[in-house]
Amino acid sequence: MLKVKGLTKEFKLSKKQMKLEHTTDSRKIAVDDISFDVKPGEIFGLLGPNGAGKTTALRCISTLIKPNSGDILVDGDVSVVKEEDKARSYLSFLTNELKLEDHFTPNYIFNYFAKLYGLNDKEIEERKEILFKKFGVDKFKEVKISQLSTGMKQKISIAVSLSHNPPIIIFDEPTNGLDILTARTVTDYLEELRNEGKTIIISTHIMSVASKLCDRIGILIDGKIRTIGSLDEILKEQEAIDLEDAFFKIYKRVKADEGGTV
Ligand SMILES: Nc1ncnc2c1ncn2[C@@H]1O[C@H](COP(=O)(O)OP(=O)(O)OP(=O)(O)O)[C@@H](O)[C@H]1O
Repeated sequence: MLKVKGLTKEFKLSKKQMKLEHTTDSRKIAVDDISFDVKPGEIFGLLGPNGAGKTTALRCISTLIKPNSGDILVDGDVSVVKEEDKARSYLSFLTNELKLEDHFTPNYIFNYFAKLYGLNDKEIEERKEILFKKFGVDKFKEVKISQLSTGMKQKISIAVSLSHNPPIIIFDEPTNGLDILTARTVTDYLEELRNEGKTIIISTHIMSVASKLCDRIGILIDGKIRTIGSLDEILKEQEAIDLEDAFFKIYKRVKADEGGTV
């Protein structure tokens, strides 16, 4: 179980960033008091447009950055903010942007990271066999990263991030930049992990990914969660025909409340 409580993250903008964002305010509230729970055996999706605060929220949850206020609890009462080392053993943060060193092999990289996660040699070999088989890395395990395709590198990143078999999986934009076959391998695997009882949070801006993959969805716009529910609940609440329709209804309302136009 993962509990996000009143999470807020603010950035201080440089003069250059203020100019780029066309603002005179040096404070940017990227995530604004968000709360939600994710249960074991559930995929929760944070759905939002570019700049909504999805990556910032996921980075706070995975201990990579500290929130200004709020907390995240894992396994009942382990605080991500106060006990980050302990919390880390429950979490895996996946991103397709993990940079793998060109001159190493998948085998070497997997062993290296799995050791850092505290696995012994036997555990490393067992996990590697399962994950390399799952992602089709087997045939390439002694080939240098520089010679592998983008899709294969992404699959290796995922295998490496899951080496310690954590109960909570956090995945920033799981299908971004992936070809259709690799994307399918990844979403199928997330479903398999859900069925094994893992607690999974993903971020996405792709409506079809949220609709098909997520058991519950939180719609994030300008740092705030505007609604949370299953697809059916959101469609009913918004009287919408599909998630895109529901999203635009919510988005227009948010912008109208701010006095702007869409
Ligand atoms: N380190 C930072 N310094 C200043 N502002 C930041 C920083 N990181 C993010 N932001 C700003 O916070 C807001 C939320 O960014 P974030 O990357 O979390 O959004 P996102 O929903 O993940 O969007 P995308 O899909 O484009 O990655 C944006 O306005 C972004 O410019």
